[in-house]
Amino acid sequence: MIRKITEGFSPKHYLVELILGLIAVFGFYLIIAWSSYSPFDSAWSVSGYQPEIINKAGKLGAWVVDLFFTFFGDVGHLLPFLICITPIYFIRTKRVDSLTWTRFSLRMFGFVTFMLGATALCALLLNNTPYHLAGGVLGGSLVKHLFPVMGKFGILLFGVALTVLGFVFCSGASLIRLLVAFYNWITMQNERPASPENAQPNGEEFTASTETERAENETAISAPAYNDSSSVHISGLETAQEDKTAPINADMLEKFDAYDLGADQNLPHVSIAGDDYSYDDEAQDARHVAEQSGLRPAFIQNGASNAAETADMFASDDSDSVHIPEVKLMPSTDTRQTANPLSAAGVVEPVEVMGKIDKKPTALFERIEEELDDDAELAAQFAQQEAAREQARQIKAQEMGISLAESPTESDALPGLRTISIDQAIALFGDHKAPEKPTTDMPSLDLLDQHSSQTVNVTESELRATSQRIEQRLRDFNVKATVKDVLVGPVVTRYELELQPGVKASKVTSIDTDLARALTFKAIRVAETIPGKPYIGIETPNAKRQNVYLRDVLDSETFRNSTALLPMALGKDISGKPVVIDLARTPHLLVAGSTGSGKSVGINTMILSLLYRVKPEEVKFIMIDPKVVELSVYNGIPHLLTEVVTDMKKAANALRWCVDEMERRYQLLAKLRVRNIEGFNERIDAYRAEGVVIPDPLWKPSDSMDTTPPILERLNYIVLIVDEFADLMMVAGKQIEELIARLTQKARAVGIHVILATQRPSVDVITGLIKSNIPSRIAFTVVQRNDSRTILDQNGAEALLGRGDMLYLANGTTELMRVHGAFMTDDEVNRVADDWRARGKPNYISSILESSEEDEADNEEGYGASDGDELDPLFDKAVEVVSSTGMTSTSFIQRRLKVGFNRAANIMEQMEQQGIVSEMRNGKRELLVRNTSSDY
Ligand SMILES: Nc1ncnc2c1ncn2[C@@H]1O[C@H](COP(=O)(O)OP(=O)(O)OP(=O)(O)O)[C@@H](O)[C@H]1O
Repeated sequence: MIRKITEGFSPKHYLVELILGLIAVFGFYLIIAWSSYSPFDSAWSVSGYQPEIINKAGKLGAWVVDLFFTFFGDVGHLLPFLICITPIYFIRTKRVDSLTWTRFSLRMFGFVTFMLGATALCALLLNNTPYHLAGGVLGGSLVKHLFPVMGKFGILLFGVALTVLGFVFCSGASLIRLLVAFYNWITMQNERPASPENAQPNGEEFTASTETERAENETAISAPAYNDSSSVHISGLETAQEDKTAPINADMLEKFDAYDLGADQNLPHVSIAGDDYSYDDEAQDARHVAEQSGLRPAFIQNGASNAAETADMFASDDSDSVHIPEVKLMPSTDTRQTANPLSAAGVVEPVEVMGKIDKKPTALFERIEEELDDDAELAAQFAQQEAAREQARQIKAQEMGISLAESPTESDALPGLRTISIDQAIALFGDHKAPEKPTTDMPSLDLLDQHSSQTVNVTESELRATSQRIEQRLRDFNVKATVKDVLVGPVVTRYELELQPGVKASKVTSIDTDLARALTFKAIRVAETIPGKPYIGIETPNAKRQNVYLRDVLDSETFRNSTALLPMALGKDISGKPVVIDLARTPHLLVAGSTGSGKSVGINTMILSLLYRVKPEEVKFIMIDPKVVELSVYNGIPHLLTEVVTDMKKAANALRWCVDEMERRYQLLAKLRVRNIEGFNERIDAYRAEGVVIPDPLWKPSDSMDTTPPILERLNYIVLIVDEFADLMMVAGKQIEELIARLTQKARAVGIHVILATQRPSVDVITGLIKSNIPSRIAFTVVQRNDSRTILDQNGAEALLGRGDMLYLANGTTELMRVHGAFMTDDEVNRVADDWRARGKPNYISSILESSEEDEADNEEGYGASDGDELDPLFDKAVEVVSSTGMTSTSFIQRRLKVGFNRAANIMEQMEQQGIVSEMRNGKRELLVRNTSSDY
């Protein structure tokens, strides 16, 4: 975990930087003194005869430099430079943050060792005169004392060893790494063509090309120059704190205060307990269950402080016993949880489960015996609590108008227990009673859980090491590339590499699995292009992924300031920026991914973001959910045109209704001579502004009991969501495909948008026809490359990490955007749906789910389903109609022959089999013969 932001603003940080700055200035002063040094000046070891000081730095400068030369001889020349440069290096590389007393002492020790070795070597190897000791007093004394013992050769070896060791300790550089870097530099240098471009230092080359982008959102950290990677720019390390959208809550402030800079300098690896469930799903589940029941283990509330308790738990003390931390189960402080009937009634007393297990068995038994003695007391307490609970239930039941006594049928199977109806059970123990009518215009973000921000658990040196490993492994595969930028995101880190001229990006893509194995990553994804940069990207999973929460995304500037008509938040991109798309422009979306990859959570994210921005008068939903449990939570919200459809036969009717509605809307547009829904609504508004209204021009007296036509109103948008449309395809294959094709081809202009999701990314479900009409697609993780190609027409989804990790292909582009989907719990979805339910009731249109009269007639006649080889009795007539008019659409036949859609579609299929019309291409069929009716 990196705490750079908080450290960066601490007083200690400023103080250390100030001191280092002063030292650097002093070093600069000494450089001036060194450059104008004259042996004729009076100083520490000499007294000059001339009164005037020659040295530009005055008497002090002359004195200090002389001191250096006297004590350290020729090595003294280095000191002014070291004193000036070292602090600058520490400030620039932000190493101040990791400077502790231990590190400082270690480095000073290294420095002293280095000086000892270097002065000894100088004294031994360079010329000494009576007026000038090449190793100064220090080196001279060392050689003088050691010479009788070790001889010249011994001192030489000893001096070299001290110098090298001292350098390593002092600089913190790894000797082996330096050698490897040197080797790499030599080999790369040789293979690099001597172009003027390459002659430039890497850092400059990169800075020039991407300066503007980086200025916008990256915090570049200049690196120590140890190899080519020195020009690597790392950004995103401070994402968590930088994220202005991340809410700050009391918990965070507490942690911020409690954070001890001194103790935590070494980039602590402690994460906030319960924040990250990626590696602790069980704990998450346990917490969830506890929260559900209104009880919350104390350790969840205590967060990080519990780490210490946990450590204590496993450490045995003097008394040779293991302390189990006291765990209290207490009612949640979360006000929402008090909706629980028991806690609402105040019945749940804090139950303490405490224990101290002695390692010695006898002690344990003694404790058990003692506790058994207390049994009677416990039983009494339990009975008391039961009575209190029962009372609470009665109160609750009374409040909700349920009579528990009305249905006290004692269960035969479980004597002593009563059977109550499912509604009563839900009402009695349901988490949420119907909320009161909200006063705000739109749902509040407080309905969504707030989460403290998480931090990136990776250090700069780890990133540099991985960069080097990537370069090295690529070189093993004969790919010469240099890491230029590193972008640390919430879930993955992207290493952006510059390929040597002539190396194809596809070469890296083709070895991605081998590379992942060689680098020991679960999977890596190669982005062959990075918009705006001449690099390729290698995306590796972070050791610890952060969760992207829906509330954070909806609370972001991007979402709040979005001018989209139908804004849908997806999650955050690779650098942690919120991603919001406009369904009105998308205009239809295909979502696919293997089971458990996060599709349903993704669909819920889209629906919730719409529910946070659009009113029922503006947007209506039709939801089709073969899985029954995924979308039924939205039943009863005022945005629904019909209850969530779970029966696939009715779902086909709903699709047909959408097509009819589309046609009706087109006719309306034509009557008003406008081209799209925006134009239509503007026109209606303009009429209203003029104080006039117009009657519905499509109304027929037979349409309703009214004698006058209804007033033409603004059209609302309709979003059709199908979660698992493979099931729909199974019921009525071709016809569904055709209906979807028609909708996706034309419905955009009349404000009908389709979101199709499936967990079967195979070509028989995501057919060419469907794909060609839905250019915007989202792929969650899939099992194999083929599936990825089926969804996106390119590889990549097979290398995703699951749990909401997705690739988004926007309409009209070929570039994939990696997005980490936002997450929300079922409870959150329930709360938002409840909120809307409390605001108003839906006006269900019953005809949406009904089959048309013709269809029913067809079904009765037996034409609903495919009739095998037998031609439809109306087949000849249909051929005549088609060949004489040249019109080959199913709805045309439906209208002309006055048959239901199913039957018309069957006839069309029969005509295709007979070679009269072509198969459907891009939603159209071609007429293959003309005026052939007589043949049939
Ligand atoms: N954005 C996310 N962040 C974190 N975890 C997620 C995210 N999305 C999904 N998950 C995790 O993955 C699990 C499966 O998600 P989900 O039910 O949406 O998958 P699915 O693709 O719809 O599966 P299925 O097709 O079987 O219904 C969730 O229970 C959740 O734990």
